[in-house]
Amino acid sequence: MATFKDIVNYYRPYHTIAIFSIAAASIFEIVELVVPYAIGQILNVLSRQPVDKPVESAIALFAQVSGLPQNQLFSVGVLLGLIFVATVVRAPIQLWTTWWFHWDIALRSRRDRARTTIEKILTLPLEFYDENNPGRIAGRVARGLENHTWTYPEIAGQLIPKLIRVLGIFVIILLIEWRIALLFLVSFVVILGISLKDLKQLTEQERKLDKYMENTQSRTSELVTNIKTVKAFATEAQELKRQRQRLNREFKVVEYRIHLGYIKLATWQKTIVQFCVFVVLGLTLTATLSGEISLGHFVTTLTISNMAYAEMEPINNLAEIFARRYASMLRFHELMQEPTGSDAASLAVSSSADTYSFTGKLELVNVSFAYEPELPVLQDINLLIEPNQTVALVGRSGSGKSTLVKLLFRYFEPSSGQILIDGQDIRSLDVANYRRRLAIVHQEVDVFNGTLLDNLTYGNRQATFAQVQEACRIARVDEVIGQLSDGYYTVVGERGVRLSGGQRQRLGIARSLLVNPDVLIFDEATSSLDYESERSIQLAMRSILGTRTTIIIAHRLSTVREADKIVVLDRGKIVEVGSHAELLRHPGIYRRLHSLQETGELLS
Ligand SMILES: Nc1ncnc2c1ncn2[C@@H]1O[C@H](COP(=O)(O)OP(=O)(O)OP(=O)(O)O)[C@@H](O)[C@H]1O
Repeated sequence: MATFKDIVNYYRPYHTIAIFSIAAASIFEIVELVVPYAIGQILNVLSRQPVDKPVESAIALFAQVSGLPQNQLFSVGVLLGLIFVATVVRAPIQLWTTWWFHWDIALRSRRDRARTTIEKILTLPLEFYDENNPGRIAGRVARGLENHTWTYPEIAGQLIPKLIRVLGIFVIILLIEWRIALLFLVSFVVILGISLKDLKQLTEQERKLDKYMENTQSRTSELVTNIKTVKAFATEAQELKRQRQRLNREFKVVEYRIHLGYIKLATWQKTIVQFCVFVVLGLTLTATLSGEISLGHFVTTLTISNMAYAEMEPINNLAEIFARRYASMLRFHELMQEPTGSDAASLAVSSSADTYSFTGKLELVNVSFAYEPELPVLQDINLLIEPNQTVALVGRSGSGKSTLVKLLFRYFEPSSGQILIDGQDIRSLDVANYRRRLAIVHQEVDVFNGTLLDNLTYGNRQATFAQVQEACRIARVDEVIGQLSDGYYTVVGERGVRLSGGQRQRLGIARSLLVNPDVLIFDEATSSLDYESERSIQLAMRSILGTRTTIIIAHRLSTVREADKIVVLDRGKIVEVGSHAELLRHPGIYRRLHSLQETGELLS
């Protein structure tokens, strides 16, 4: 659970400079108060009333140093000089010692935290991405970073210095007339007390709103990702209705709970403030008329107490803005506190000396696994895969084929049993270096925005052009390249040429070959590729088989036939193992699946 402390810690690395700039900003706020005070004193000089003792001593000192006569003109000149320093000289110094640093801290923290956010995104466990869609995550990160960035200069550069200024004003009034100071103190405590109480309640509503907004955003992002399905099922109107309901729910909270709450709060505050201003005017006038305070002090007290009450509005606005952002800032920290996945690879770039090299012998010993403890997905799997062997994993949908591959990649760890590569438990190996010796061609091959060449060398930027050409030849990507106007430099992905499913798969194969893996895993596409593409992929596969350990999650019998070993999984257990011919010889799941496919039905 994230707290206020996490928000403060966001800026922690810059705390020394933060203390300096906040202190400077506060001092300047106090220095500004010199102006109404000096004007009050000028008024006393002009009306020939006595000035305050410290002012009188300062004027006498200046007269002595300069050798000028200490008359009315000289006294006004000294006070004017004071005003000059407190305004004209102060302005540029204030900017460079405060605002520069407030934004500097905000922007530096943003850069640092954006980097830690990316680190977090790269190391969160895969399950997190199964449960949270990209829109939700991106929205939470963007709102969190943005709100932290804007909040810092407002709090450090405005809210805190303004509160200190109000304190300074209180001290000055106290020195002039304690009764007015008392009224001032009581009114501020009352106003701030009410504000804090109400803001606390409003923050709760903001939290609710932030959650609602995240849900809406998440659904919008899903609509973008799944737009083909939405269009195909013609559910646009339904989706629109659903989103409209969500937006209305958000509106109700924001309008009738939050906005109304803030307006009620402001109404209270403004009325109290105006009442207090009026009472201060009455009290100061009475004190002046009875001769208790001078004309100069009357002007000073009235001006600075008006200044203080005028600060109430920005102070409240800032507190309100903070309250509005508070929830999304906390939600950002909740994301940052998500535990890193046990499958997370090190983010340090390893040198080539760290790389492993395996023969590709894999052994699964009594491996069991469950996503949810009560629902076993793999049970007691024992399997030996010799170097350069081709093993096909076959079984109904949900039988655990992909899960087995996830365990091989160490995305998850077996609940019991061991997976060994060349006799070493994969848990004892550095996860990133181990994974670099494996490669997988997914059913849906991801294409990054960039040139085809960038995509091909994604796993191995050091690959030479000759190696790229060779991999493309084996994976039959050269046929694709021949059809593209810019060849290897054709831009593909989001802003480029769209590749077909078959072309993507071949790109995926070439990309995997370029890392020269010891174990290649191929998740055959179930989608009905056209005959040409399917044939190309099969030819590509055929030229790879036997060159390294290959595991195929097979959906087509044609590929399965070529495998040295076929492993049939059923409900998380290995039920049959053998070659195509062996398995066909006796009745079992494989023979049944085979006959189903022969009659035109899919294998899985
Ligand atoms: N992240 C997950 N969390 C919880 N359960 C999961 C998760 N992924 C898969 N499962 C469950 O594990 C079981 C095995 O799924 P798996 O994807 O390994 O099967 P599969 O044989 O590869 O299926 P298919 O051929 O359809 O891809 C299924 O019951 C599935 O619902």
